[in-house]
Amino acid sequence: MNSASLTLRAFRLIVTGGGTGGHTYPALTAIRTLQERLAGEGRGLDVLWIGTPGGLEARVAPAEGIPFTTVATGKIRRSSNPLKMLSPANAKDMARVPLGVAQARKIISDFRPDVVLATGGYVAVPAGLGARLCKRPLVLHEQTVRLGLANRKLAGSAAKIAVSSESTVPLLPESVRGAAVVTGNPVRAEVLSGHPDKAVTALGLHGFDRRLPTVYVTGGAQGSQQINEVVAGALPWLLERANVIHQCGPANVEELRRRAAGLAAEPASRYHLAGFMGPELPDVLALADVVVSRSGAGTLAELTALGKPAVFIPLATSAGNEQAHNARHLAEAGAAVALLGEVTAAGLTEAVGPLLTDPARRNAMADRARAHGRPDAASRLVDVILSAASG
Ligand SMILES: CC(=O)N[C@H]1[C@@H](OP(=O)(O)OP(=O)(O)OC[C@H]2O[C@@H](n3ccc(=O)[nH]c3=O)[C@H](O)[C@@H]2O)O[C@H](CO)[C@@H](O)[C@@H]1O
Repeated sequence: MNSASLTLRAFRLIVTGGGTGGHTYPALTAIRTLQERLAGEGRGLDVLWIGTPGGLEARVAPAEGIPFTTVATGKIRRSSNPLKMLSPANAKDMARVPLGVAQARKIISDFRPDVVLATGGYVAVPAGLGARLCKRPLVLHEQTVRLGLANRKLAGSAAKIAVSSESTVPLLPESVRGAAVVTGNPVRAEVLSGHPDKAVTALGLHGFDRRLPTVYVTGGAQGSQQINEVVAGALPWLLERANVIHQCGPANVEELRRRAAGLAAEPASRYHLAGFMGPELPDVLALADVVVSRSGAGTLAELTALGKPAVFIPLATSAGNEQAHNARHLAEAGAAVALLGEVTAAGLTEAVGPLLTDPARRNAMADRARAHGRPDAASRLVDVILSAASG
């Protein structure tokens, strides 16, 4: 083989991770960015995604034309009570992991990837262990400050551990710290290039009053019962001052529509309910003046890259109270407002009110949020993938 054919050989990547958006979208963004980088060098990318049949990745990968396969995996139901962690359901699921490892090993040895990239979620464990058995370089990407369960299991086998924040490095076991590289959390390029008018057309927001600010409420892919409850309580107050787009989770649309049925026609025309935001998400974010949201790492990366004033209502049960930590971190920098503990409709209106009435305050918060954004995270993660392949 001469050197020209060597440089033109397609790069082979296996990606594994998913379950939620927080693990799925960084993987997707890494694939797209690597593909672009390689194309610029006249080189192709052969990629295969190992996921779970029920995770978001099972919809996202095929929709993007990315070859997709699944392996058996075990979901661990977390509990503060160690005895509950030993539940029959957990034991049964954990027994599936060895089968998943065997399946992943076969897939990886057949595919012969240059690198395996794991972005977290249950499926990353068998696939990451398969990479080690096949002696392929394993790159982990961690979105949150503390390593998630899957990445903790895999850290000792990783060639590189890409992390989203400097504050993660000292929290890593000393034995793996040398493998850490701070990249940030990749954000899909389209999320950063939305247009407000397109949101109005796509969602039919013709009753919105464009002289008023727009609030975008989001509870994550499944929606959040807690946020839905608080926003439903504050809705009449909010609609006197703003247009509201409320992403409430596919299963909750009917109930919230019933609850909003009592609104007068005029405020009701400034309220838009949606189960899930698909391709219109970037335009909705572009239209939003204030965001009310969970504080998952993916959403945070997006809102800071865009520079959006936000009121966070963290998921209290997130592992290690991670979402509360995320929200507090930005609030301390004046880059967001964090509502911790019990949240009421009155608490929400108190937090949102000053942002609705004072554009200068919104702008100042937006600037501080932007200072925490890392728009180059995808490119840095691609650097790590390429260096792991050559190392
Ligand atoms: C319950 C749970 O375990 N949450 C974790 C999960 O977050 P989870 O995946 O729930 O939330 P994230 O904020 O990380 O990501 C959500 C992603 O879905 C997108 N989106 C959301 C709603 C919608 O309608 N359309 C849409 O596209 C968002 O823009 C974002 O890209 O992984 C994150 C990253 O490891 C962690 O920080 C979270 O603590």
